[in-house]
Amino acid sequence: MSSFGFTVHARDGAARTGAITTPRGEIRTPAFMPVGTAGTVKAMYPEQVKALGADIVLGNTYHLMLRPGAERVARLGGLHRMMRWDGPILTDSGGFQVMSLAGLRKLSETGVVFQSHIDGSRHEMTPERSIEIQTLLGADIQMQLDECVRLPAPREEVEKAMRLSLRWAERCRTAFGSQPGRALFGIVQGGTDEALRVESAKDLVSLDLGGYAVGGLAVGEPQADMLRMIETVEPHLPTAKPRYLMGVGTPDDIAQAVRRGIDMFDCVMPTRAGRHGMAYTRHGRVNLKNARFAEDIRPLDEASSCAASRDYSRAYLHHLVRSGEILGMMLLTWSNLAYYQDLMAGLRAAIRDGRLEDHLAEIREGWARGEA
Ligand SMILES: CCCSCc1cc(N)cc2c(=O)[nH]c(N)nc12
Repeated sequence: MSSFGFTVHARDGAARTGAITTPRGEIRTPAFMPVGTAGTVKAMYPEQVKALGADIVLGNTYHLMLRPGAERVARLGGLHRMMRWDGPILTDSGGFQVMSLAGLRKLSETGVVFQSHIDGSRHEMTPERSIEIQTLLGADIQMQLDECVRLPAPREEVEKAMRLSLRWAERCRTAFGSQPGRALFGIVQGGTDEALRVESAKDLVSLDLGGYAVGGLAVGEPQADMLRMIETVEPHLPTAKPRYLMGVGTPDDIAQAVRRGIDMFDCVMPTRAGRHGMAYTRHGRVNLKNARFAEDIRPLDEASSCAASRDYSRAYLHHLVRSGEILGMMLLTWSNLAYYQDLMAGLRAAIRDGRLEDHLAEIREGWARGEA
């Protein structure tokens, strides 16, 4: 069983490119991690996700504990075997989804009691149960249970949640124990308060975890606030451990966060937008619902290595989206994930070659110029 590790291969300013090594393969960083909430990257075959260049996918403790159940997934051989994904999997701890999806929630020092949004059944999520579930699923990277506060919020509420998350991080570390080849990541909280962010980062780093996520962002705050919090936290995170910005983001969010030293990203945007007719391309966003595409024979991107982006006309995609055809969701999800992986590959190469600033100017010019 090889170990879990992280190596930085090159730097360009605060940006880094490198690789996370796991027994199930390496993760090239900066990395975008497609979200596979309920054990599937929606509308995609796992082989397609792998072929696009994704090294790792995400699963959700909250969804999988409710259906099909963590113990059942373990009896079925674990999440990797069930969904036929042989690369690394990161699972979120469930607290964020409980607070955003579940009914009748009661939060205490122990954990959170909640009602399933599926059938109303009662459940309790504690730091210990979250780690137990993530271990039953077989996750290679496990996230601490945390409390993420929606912004804007009163400082005392943010402070209380940040301190609770720190205590839960310690309990998660104890529950995680020793799992060779796997890592437990802490989650920095603190809203948009710089002092709280620094305290959270410093106390988490003292726990010597496998990596550090910046949470509590992409929850309604302006991009400038998000970037300011990254700049506040980054100097207090060890350079030799991966940094993961949770729930982020648009291509521009990702590019700006890579520039500030973030290594890992996840976001439902490319998959969710694809299901709703929106394409992300190097020319910016293209809304295929728009009637102006009804007879546009051009593909989304003739230079793309992805067949969905290169071989299908906008007119056909417009027709599929307007008709609510499943193939429309499939092709646009495929195309969007291909674009996101191409974006990450371009960022990695630019950092390696020491030309990140020029590359960022080029891609932002492409987005601004819009379609050819
Ligand atoms: C599969 C989804 C992973 S990211 C979900 C997420 C997204 C955002 N934006 C913030 C947080 C956070 O603060 N904590 C946790 N556990 N998760 C968060």
